[in-house]
This record gives sequence, structure tokens and C-alpha cells, in this order.
Amino acid sequence: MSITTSAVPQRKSIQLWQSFQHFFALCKPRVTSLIVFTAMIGMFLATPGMVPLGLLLAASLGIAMASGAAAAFNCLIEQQIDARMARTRGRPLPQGQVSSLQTVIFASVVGGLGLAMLYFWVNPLTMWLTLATFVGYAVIYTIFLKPATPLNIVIGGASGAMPPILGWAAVTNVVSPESLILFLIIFAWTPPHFWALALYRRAEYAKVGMPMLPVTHGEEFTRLHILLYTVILFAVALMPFGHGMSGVIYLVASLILNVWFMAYAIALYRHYSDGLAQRMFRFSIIYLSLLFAALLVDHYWYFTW
Ligand code: HEM
Ligand SMILES: CC(C)=CCC/C(C)=C/CC/C(C)=C/COP(=O)(O)OP(=O)(O)O
Repeated sequence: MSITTSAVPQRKSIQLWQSFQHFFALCKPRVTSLIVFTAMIGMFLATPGMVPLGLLLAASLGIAMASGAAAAFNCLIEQQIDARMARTRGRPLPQGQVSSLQTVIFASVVGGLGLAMLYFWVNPLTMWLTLATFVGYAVIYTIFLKPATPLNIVIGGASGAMPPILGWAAVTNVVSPESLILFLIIFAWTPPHFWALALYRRAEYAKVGMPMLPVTHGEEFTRLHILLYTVILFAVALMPFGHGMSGVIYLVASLILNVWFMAYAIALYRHYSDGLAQRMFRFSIIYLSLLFAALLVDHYWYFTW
């Protein structure tokens, strides 16, 4: 008797935990984490001192919730396509772990709460910019650009590049030239980041009819464009130093990371292999994380000493 009564609540709590995991997965948590990280760097760089803790928490959580909700809408809209690609068929919607209606309710509640938090506890400017970013990714990129043009990720990349602007606006209530420089870094980084993945996943994108660059213009053309965007990224990544936003620590870190990224782009351009494209994609994430971490270390190093 005691075994059956204790087994029921235990099963319930396991089910609850599994549901939480499914909804959490809809938010693309690893991408959202890096997005929030870049937004937080925008907040820290916007002030010489420490960001007030309450503001830091409210802005980070609000941006995380809006970003997670945007990702959930993307999963909802693309569920049929996701079901046909090996990389994405394990997601909660194609697996039937959550329904479309549940996803709409979840994304609306989480996104709405995130935006409300930004409006009331941060400032209206940050809320409006985050809403524009949300629409840019969930609607303009996902519904219109992605199925229509190989420039989808170049134009749509503007949404992914917004978080430092959001973070900066959260602290200062303005869109500053410095935050635009951080935007440009992510904007120039997005094409090599995505096209490296699209190269080794090109057969899947072709199968589902997504007009990604390697599908529409071929592998060699894509490799050349990865290289060209990496050159642009190199120049843009030096702008924080050139503009006087950061010092020698950032300059050295940036030079090392950019030479490394460039080495990948050149190697990929000269001799293509799926393995190399995969390594470059993985490195792109390390690159952006470390570049933004270097901005932070540099900022507080000079502040502290
Ligand atoms: C339009 C712009 C972008 C496109 C098209 C894009 C595309 C992708 C794709 C297709 C993946 C693979 C996901 C998977 O295998 O499930 C990925 C992974 C990733 N992206 Fe992006 N991305 C973009 C912008 C960004 C931005 C702005 C960030 C962060 C600042 C970011 C961070 C990441 C991270 C951290 C991963 C690894 C996720 C994991 O390991 O599960 N991406 N991206
Ligand atoms: C409100 C706010 C801060 C929003 C941030 C916008 C956002 C979530 C940008 C990230 C871009 C992203 C996850 C692209 C993945 O490409 P994809 O969706 O084409 O990849 P998939 O094929 O894996 O679905």
C-alpha cells in the first residue's frame, strides 16, 4: 500500500520535470545563453562602475525570456521542416512532446512577461528594441527571409546582433555608437558562424528546400564568402580598440582570436572537408564568447587599477 501511494507523486514529479525540460528546450537554451551573455557585456561596458544588481537581473532575465520565446515561436513555425532534418528532428514539437497550442501559450506568456519586465523594471526603450528584435527573428527572419533568399541570415543576423544594444540601452536609456560597434561585430560574425554549419549540413537544407548559400550558390562560393566576411569581421573586431572603448588586453585577445578564426577560413577555402567546417562552426562560438569576455576583462582591468 505504501509503495503505491508514494509511487504516484514520484511519477508526477518526474512528468513535471520532463515537461519543464521540453519547454526549456523550445527556448534553444545554449543560443539564448550566449545572446544574454553578449547583452550583459553591453550592460557592463555602458558604465564605468558596477551595473546595479536589480537592473542587471531584470534586464538579463527580460532579454532571456524574450529571446527564449522568439526561439519557441521559431520552433513552432518550422516544426514540419525540423521533422525532416536529422539535426532538428529531436526537438520537442516534431517529437510530439509538446503541442502547437501549448507552444503558443508558453511563448506568449514567457515573451509577454519578459517584455513587461523590461518595460516596468528597466525602461521602455529597451522593451521596444527587444520587441523589434523579437519580431525581426520570429517573424521577418523565420517566416519571410529564411525560405526566400540565401541572404536570409545576413539580413536576419541583425536580430541576433541586437543584444549588446539592448544591454547598453538598459543601463543608459540610449543607443550609443559604442553599442553599434558591438552590434557590428556580431553582425559580421553571423555569416561565417552559420555558413560553416550550412556547408556540412547542405544536403539536409537542400532536401527540405531551404535556400541556404551552399545550396543555391554552391560550396566554393560559400567558402569564398566565409573568407570575405571573416576579413570584414577582423577589421570590425578591432573597432573597440580604435574607438578607444577598450585597451591593450582586448587588442591582444582580439588579434589572437581573429588570426585563429582567419586561419580556419583560409584552410576551409583552400581544402574543404565536412570535418573542418564542423570545427570552424564550433570555434565560431568559442570565438564570440572569448571576444566578448575579453571586452569585459579589459573594461574592469582599467577600472580596477
Ligand atoms: C541569423 C543568425 C543566426 C543563425 C542563422 C544561426 C544558426 C545556428 C544554427 C543552425 C545552429 C545549430 C543549432 C543546432 O544544431 O541545434 C546554431 C548554433 C549556435 N548558435 Fe547560432 N545562429 C545565428 C545567430 C547566433 C547568435 C547571434 C548567437 C549568439 C550570440 C548564436 C549562438 C549559437 C550557439 C551558442 C550555438 C550552439 C548551440 C548548441 O550547441 O546547441 N547564434 N546557430
Ligand atoms: C528578443 C531577442 C533578444 C531575440 C533574439 C533573436 C534570436 C533568438 C536570435 C538567434 C538566432 C538563431 C537562434 C538562429 C538560429 O537559426 P535558425 O532559427 O535558422 O536555426 P534552426 O535551423 O536551428 O532552427
